[in-house]
Amino acid sequence: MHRLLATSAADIIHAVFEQRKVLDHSLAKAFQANPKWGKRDRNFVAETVFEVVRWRRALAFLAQDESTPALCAAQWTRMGYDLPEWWQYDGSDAETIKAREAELAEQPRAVRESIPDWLDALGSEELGESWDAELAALNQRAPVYLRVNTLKTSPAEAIDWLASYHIPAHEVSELPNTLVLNPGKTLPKSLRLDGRVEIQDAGSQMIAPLLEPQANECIIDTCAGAGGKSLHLAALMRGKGKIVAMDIVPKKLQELQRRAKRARATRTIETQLINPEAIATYESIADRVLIDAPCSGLGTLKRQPDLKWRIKPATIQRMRGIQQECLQNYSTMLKPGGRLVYATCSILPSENRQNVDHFLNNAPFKLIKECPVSPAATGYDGFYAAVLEKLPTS
Ligand SMILES: C[S@@+](CC[C@H](N)C(=O)[O-])C[C@H]1O[C@@H](n2cnc3c(N)ncnc32)[C@H](O)[C@@H]1O
Repeated sequence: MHRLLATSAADIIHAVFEQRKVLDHSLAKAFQANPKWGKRDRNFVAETVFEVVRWRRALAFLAQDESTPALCAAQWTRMGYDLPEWWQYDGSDAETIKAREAELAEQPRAVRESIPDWLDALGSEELGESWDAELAALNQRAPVYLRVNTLKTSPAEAIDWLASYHIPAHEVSELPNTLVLNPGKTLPKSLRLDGRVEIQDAGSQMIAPLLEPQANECIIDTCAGAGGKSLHLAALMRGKGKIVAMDIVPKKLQELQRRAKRARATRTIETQLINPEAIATYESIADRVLIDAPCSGLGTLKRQPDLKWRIKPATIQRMRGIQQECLQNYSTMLKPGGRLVYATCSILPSENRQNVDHFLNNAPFKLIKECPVSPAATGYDGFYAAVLEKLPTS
């Protein structure tokens, strides 16, 4: 074990826990600042950081100490390393850490599965018995899924192209145009910027097809962000028709434009800052509307385990308010008879079905179907989508 790598990993973890830094960004910054780190070095730092953040409470139990150096010691013991003598920390020695694994299995779920007590209670209250399995699934490491951009290539060609860079990729049998990389494999930046494939979780790839977009229609993606689903819609429409990608954050729309260019989707996708004037301009215009609402993100904990330590009950409460406003305000852009898809990357019914029920009580829509994506059942990130139809005006 290299001292510099061990210290760098601990510094990132400390920043995530103490300064509420975002894990992904902090790791990317460290990689950028240390271009000489090889693949193995990066893997060591990334695995240490991700697993310590994911298993914070379980590791604290094993090490009998909550400090970052002790958590790292417990994680490295789990990874099979001998703890170097220069690694100073309070808490149990390696033998005790190993011995306490058996006792860990007897601890309450919030400790075993490493989650704040309030969040464990909320999950249990909202999901009942299925929370156990969902939480366990959300603690698994996530492979990288790719969406093949059919505006530029086919799954077979994309597999060959990736293979020429020594990146084996396999088709996901249940989803068209979806590839998965081998565990631990990532996509280098140069390939990410090519536009032939997009990194997109398999669960996320299940949302755009629910709109059943047809060529030459007008589709409004109201919370488009940097465009993961707008780009998917453009591919499903084979580049024919119009997608108006809206968001409240201009920077995200600028990134969406760059991605659309790489994906050969600029003729289909136009961007528009969402505000009352835009909503009025598009009133009853769209054939289909997607509301991929801002949410707690609890379905994506395997990719961003830091979220569970950052998020607060008040944030989830605030999200529910925003979600209801999005449904109320953005559904007005849909034509009568048109299709609305409301989606989140949360598995909490209070961000999902409860919002839909609240909306249905106040607006002329009917529920066609729901599509919950369970991490436990699929191994994908957790998502939820409801497909609604706007009733014709009488
Ligand atoms: C779940 S993310 C969207 C992800 C995106 N659709 C994709 O597939 O990559 C939610 C987005 O909603 C945006 N947002 C937050 N509040 C909003 C609001 N009131 N109206 C519209 N968009 C909002 C955020 O900026 C964020 O980009």
